[in-house]
Amino acid sequence: MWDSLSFYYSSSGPAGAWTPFLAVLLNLLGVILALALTKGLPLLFKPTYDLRKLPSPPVGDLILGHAKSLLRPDYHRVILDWTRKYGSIFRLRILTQWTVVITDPWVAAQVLATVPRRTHNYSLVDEVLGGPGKVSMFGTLDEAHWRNVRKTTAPAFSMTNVRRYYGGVLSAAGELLTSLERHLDQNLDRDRHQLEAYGGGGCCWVVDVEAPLQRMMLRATLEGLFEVPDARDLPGFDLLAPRILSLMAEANRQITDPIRAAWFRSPLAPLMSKHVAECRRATREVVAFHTRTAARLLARPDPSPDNTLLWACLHRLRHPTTGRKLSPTQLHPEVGMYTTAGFDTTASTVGWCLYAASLHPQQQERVAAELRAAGVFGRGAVVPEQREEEREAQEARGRGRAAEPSEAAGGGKGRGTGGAVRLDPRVAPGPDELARLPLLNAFINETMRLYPSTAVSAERTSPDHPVRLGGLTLPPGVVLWPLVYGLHMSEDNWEQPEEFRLERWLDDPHCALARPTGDRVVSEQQPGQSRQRQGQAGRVPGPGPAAEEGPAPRRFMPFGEGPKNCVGQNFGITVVRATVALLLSRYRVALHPDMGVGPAAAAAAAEGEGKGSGISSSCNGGSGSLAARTAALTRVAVVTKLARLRLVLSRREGEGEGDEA
Ligand code: HEM
Repeated sequence: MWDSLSFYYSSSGPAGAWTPFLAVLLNLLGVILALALTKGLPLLFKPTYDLRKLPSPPVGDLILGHAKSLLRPDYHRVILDWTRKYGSIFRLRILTQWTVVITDPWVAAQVLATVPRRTHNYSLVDEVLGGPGKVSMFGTLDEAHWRNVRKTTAPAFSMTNVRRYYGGVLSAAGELLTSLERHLDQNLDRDRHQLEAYGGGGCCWVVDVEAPLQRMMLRATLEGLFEVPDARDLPGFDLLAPRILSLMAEANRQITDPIRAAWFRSPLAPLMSKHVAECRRATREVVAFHTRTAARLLARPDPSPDNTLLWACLHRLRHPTTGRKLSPTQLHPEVGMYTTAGFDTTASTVGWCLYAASLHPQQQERVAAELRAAGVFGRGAVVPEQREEEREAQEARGRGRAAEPSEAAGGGKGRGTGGAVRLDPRVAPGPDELARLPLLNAFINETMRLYPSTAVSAERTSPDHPVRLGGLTLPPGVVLWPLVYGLHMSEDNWEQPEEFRLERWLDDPHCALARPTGDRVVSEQQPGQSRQRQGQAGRVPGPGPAAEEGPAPRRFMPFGEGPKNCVGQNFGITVVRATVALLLSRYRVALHPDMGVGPAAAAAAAEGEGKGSGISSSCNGGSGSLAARTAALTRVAVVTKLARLRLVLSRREGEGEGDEA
């Protein structure tokens, strides 16, 4: 046998000198054929269960599948358009991965209550931010890891604890106010020509508000949640938010581009790409910051058992298998995840609130009137930072360092220079008072419905066995995507969803809950079939009594739903309420013409509000529509935000001014 083998691999074989090459080639072909048979055939004959029964938009590209249509910054609008055409459950193919998009609140609630496994996208984000293998409870695919951290840290977000964290929020808000007021000093008289268009009185000024907001929220998270005395003193604090945001942007690109993700991880990438090298440096800096924070928390004395503040919960976190206390290096992914989750979502939500306030000046005035009437952030709430500044200077002299103000990303430290203000916690409204303001909360809810900062979050992967869903049996390994944006904007769930209407929340306190309508509708429309004909579409049985007896399904879920919903929502919504109330009580906000959604669009929107006519509801909404212009400004990502937010602020004369007495 050996002889015949060597014959076919030697130049004395049937093809002469080519024999060995041909033999190798034939072997290779054999391997490829074997692989095709073992891997490909099962794929072809894999049971698809009821997947094929779901409608699907036309595939944009043979290889990319529907991903091709989603390669745009506002892809949530494309999916919304499909929802309108193909119903509340339909399927997409992203490369080779089947994804089921769900905008039916009952089925979405069923998925989030019963399917725990997140997709790899979550761990990808964690690893870009924290380094290879460094995943937090957010990104882990290990349920024991998730359960351990969630169970230990969830008590940290009780309302009792949020009241404790609130002092840190007010300190950070004082710096935001200082930085905005400084813009007034610098920009006074600039852009005065805009006054008439914006209907403001007195002086107004232009401000790029995202960076100061992000900085404020980062401080609120570190000083509030982790009880760090003054985050501005931490080495690397000034660059932390920009570094995290640039890494998040990279992670977002990798989510849509697997080749980029693979390349990013290769050892050659930082040598050949300046961008990758910068990302690696940013990751090192961010990790070093979080590790120092973790070390600071762990260095504190053992907390008493009744202490459930976040630092204490993290302090008592143990390794899920060894049961040992964690080192700072082991704890940094969780600290980093809480830091990032805490500031980016809240900053973008406040940004969207200011955007909505600019588009809907009448509603903005209603909220401002409510705040004025309730005396929220009124007289005495804002005080000069003078005495504190002096005290800090003394302390700094004591520590032998100069208390010099440093201009930081997003507006400067605001200490040691004139005009710095702070909020007096004795006079500022507390979390409970803010929660009781109907118009403020209706305004925030309506903004989070129309512009959720987690528009595309909450993806899950179906388990290793087939899953029953909405009366259908789906194969294992399918991505189940309860799309928050679709739930919030579907005409099946909301009347005139594109309209900004506070009354939804004022008239009906339960309006976020889905109204049960019997069987769930799964459209079996063919492409191009209109929504109006959906009534004749195939009805499939609903999720069944078990699911309907479960947690109340919501058509409003900015904080997700089920066991993996937002653990920090009490803190998040409190921070958002406090910041929106502070800003709208003191300033009248409008969009700068650079935003491309100027007074004309705002006026059209206001007119729409008046007439109840609404804004165009098609995917792009027509070239001039507000929806289209908003979509053009939107960057859909792990945290969905505006590409930029440039505002014109004018003081509410006599409404907040003069408090700094
Ligand atoms: C307005 C602000 C916020 C919004 C809109 C928001 C939204 C969300 C959503 C939708 C999820 C669920 C994702 C999923 O289903 O996979 C989530 C998860 C999470 N959020 Fe938030 N969030 C906000 C603020 C915060 C804050 C302030 C913190 C804490 C500091 C936080 C910490 C977390 C964590 C740790 C998770 C993962 C929970 C788990 O895996 O069990 N979030 N958030």
